[in-house]
Order: sequence, then C-alpha cells, then structure tokens
Amino acid sequence: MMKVIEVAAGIIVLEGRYLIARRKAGVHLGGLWEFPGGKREPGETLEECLQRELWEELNVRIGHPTPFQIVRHEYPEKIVELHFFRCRIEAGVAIALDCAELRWVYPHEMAAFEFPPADQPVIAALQQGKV
Ligand SMILES: Nc1nc2c([nH]c(=O)n2[C@H]2C[C@H](O)[C@@H](COP(=O)(O)OP(=O)(O)OP(=O)(O)O)O2)c(=O)[nH]1
Ligand SMILES: [Mg+2]
Repeated sequence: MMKVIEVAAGIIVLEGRYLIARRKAGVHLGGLWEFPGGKREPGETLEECLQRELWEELNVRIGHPTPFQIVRHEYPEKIVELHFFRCRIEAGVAIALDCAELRWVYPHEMAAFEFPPADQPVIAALQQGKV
C-alpha cells in the first residue's frame, strides 16, 4: 500500500482576495497554480509545517492558521492528504521565493487558472462564499 504524504497548504486571505502560487516547471504538477505549502517533516505539526513552508516559499510570517478542509487525493504516482488552513500574513510581503509566480485573486477569478484536481473542493467552497 502506498504511503500517504501529508501536506499543509495556506488559504491566505487579504481583503477578499487569496494568494495563489504557480508551481515551478519540472516538479510534480509543475506549472499548475496552487495554495502555497508543502510536505510535513518528521516532528512537525501541520501548523508548524505551514508556517515553515510559507516562510520558505513566500518569505512571510503568518498568524494562527485555522483548519478549513482536508482533502485526500490519489495521483497515479502518489497519494496526498492536503490540510488546507485559512490564515493571514502577519509580517512581510509575499514574494515568489520558491514558486514561479504569485497572484492575489478573488474566488470567481480562480476558474481562469489551472489548479490540481485535488484543489477543486476548496475552490468550490471559496466560490460559494464559505470561510
Ligand atoms: N502546496 C500544495 N500542494 C498541493 C496542492 N494541491 C496538490 O495536489 N498538491 C500536491 C502537490 C505535491 O505533490 C504535494 C505538495 O508538495 P510540495 O511539492 O508543495 O512540497 P514541498 O513544498 O515540501 O516541496 P519539496 O521540498 O518536496 O520540493 O501536494 C496545493 O494546493 N498546494
Ligand atoms: Mg510546496
């Protein structure tokens, strides 16, 4: 049985818009847009993982993350369990440190960006105004 990879991803909100990041070319799901985050390391909580990943990928510190949705998805090459957290930037200005591109978008604009299939339930929830 394939191991499940735990991932923490940030639904970062500012005045109704959300921060989305484009994955670099050549990585798993390269070129697609996502909610920034990454894999949990041993000894970390998911919240600690999210704080570390957003520092590494965006150069920002976030306030306390609030659980939003958990999505398990089986890709042909791996199974991921995505833990989405809602959060706000507490310090710093987001820059694309470890991603190809960043955008702040309203939920209705997300249809114009290609996200991984695992993200569809989260996008649908945001478009339905769920917080
Ligand atoms: N961060 C993030 N990952 C997602 C999303 N949707 C989705 O299917 N994934 C998948 C892609 C990857 O297989 C996995 C997350 O891994 P990652 O590549 O971000 O991991 P990481 O930042 O720790 O990167 P690395 O050190 O392994 O290179 O989850 C999403 O919205 N955000
Ligand atoms: Mg990542």
